[in-house]
Amino acid sequence: ALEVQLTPFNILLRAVLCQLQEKDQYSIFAQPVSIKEVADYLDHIQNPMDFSTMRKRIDAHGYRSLEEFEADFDLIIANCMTYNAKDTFFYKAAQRMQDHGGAILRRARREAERIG
Ligand SMILES: CC(=O)c1c[nH]c2ccccc12
Repeated sequence: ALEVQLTPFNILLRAVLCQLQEKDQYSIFAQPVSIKEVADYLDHIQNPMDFSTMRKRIDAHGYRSLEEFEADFDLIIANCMTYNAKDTFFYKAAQRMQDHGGAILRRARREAERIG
């Protein structure tokens, strides 16, 4: 069933995820990297992560803190910078996402403190 209990914290995480995905204009981080398309991906990346996986964990109340949420966001960035060479479109997109995400998450931390 689609009932997702909307706690203030849950609403905050969904809003932050939306803000982060707005900065992913080519939806590079929206879905898991396709193992069909990228056969050697799991040889290099032990813990794949993407925004759709984070969304499922939010809806399952799987984040107990903003720090846990941030750890998955950082994983998305780190995986991309590990698998892709520095001069690639993907690596550069991860750098920009890291910059944008930093500002978005700083604001979210203050909001999380406010709602307690
Ligand atoms: C986020 C990421 O690394 C990728 C997202 N789509 C891809 C396609 C081929 C190789 C890497 C990727």
